[in-house]
Amino acid sequence: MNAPVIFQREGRAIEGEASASEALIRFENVRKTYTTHHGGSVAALEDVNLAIKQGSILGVIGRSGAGKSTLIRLVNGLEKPDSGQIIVDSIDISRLAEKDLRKVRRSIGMIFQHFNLLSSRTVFGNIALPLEIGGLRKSEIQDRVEHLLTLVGLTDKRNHYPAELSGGQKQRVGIARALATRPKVLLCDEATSALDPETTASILQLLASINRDLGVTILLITHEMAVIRAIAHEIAVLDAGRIVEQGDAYDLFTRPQHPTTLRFLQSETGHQLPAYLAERLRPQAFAGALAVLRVGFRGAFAHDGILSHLTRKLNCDVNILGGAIDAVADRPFGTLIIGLPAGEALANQARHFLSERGHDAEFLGYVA
Ligand SMILES: Nc1ncnc2c1ncn2[C@@H]1O[C@H](COP(=O)(O)OP(=O)(O)OP(=O)(O)O)[C@@H](O)[C@H]1O
Repeated sequence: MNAPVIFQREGRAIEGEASASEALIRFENVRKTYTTHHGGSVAALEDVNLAIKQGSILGVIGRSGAGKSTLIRLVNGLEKPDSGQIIVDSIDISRLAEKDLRKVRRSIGMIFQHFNLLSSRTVFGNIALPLEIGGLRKSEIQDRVEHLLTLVGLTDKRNHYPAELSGGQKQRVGIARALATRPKVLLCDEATSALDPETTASILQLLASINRDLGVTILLITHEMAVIRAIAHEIAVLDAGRIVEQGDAYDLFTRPQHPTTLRFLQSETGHQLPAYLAERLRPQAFAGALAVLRVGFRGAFAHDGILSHLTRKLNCDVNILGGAIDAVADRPFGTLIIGLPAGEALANQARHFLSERGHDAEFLGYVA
């Protein structure tokens, strides 16, 4: 079998590069298998190496069954690895006895797709629960819960029961409860997957502000690229139990390497050819054909007039056939599909011109 290809990116790569003092969470050569009811075994994670910097937001994306839940459950010791280490805040979680794990879990908060609130307790009661278990004085519990209610914008719902709340409000309660013990890490297990896009955006904004203002390190797993794009500083792509690509979020979005990453990105960034174009694309030139290029722009491209430069340089019209402009972590990037009334030689000249200026350009074929 071929060795797995891990696309480790230049610049702020996360594996190995975050020094031991910077990394709050580290996976070292982690392998996890499950034994099935029939006595077989399923490899959920293989050879996972990952470092999550203190104060950062790492998004792990993968399809169903890729191993995301297993990865997150290893961080708070709900699962034990077969081999390898999971170091959280300098402690090897995988070696701890249950009694010591309970202590460590107080520094690790977690939120869930289906919120996991106690239906018999009010909003206040749900948020107070971990503090009651921790044996805090009543007055301190009161103060902390009040503060958390303000933080998540639910002061007017303190006496409501979960059944009386919307999905977004329930997740706000979940977030407040997870933060009650003042954790260093917040684990988010598909935390917005049950919410509509608008509510998702508001929950992600809340998570971003918790990271920024409280310095809480966030590990978020999801199957949705839009979630990752909204808040992740760094991304790891998980495929069949292995991390196939990881690195800085902007680099990964604008220069994806692995086919799995590309598939996740296709609908996100205008990378995919519009259907009407894809159907008509031909590999060979023909009379009246346009040579089609896909151009990836990074940075403040909107202002630099690159396409008019290209028109002047090649002395031909540049047709915009498709594409999208977007941003990751407030840095703009975009993909444009352009058509040039030219043969492959001129298309290659255009490619050269664009790549000299730091833009990725790929020749795709010809359309009428
Ligand atoms: N308790 C278990 N017993 C046996 N196999 C398991 C168990 N939990 C997970 N698996 C298997 O391990 C693999 C990884 O599962 P995991 O739940 O971590 O993936 P996931 O990416 O979170 O998937 P999803 O998005 O569907 O939740 C899958 O093949 C799954 O069937």
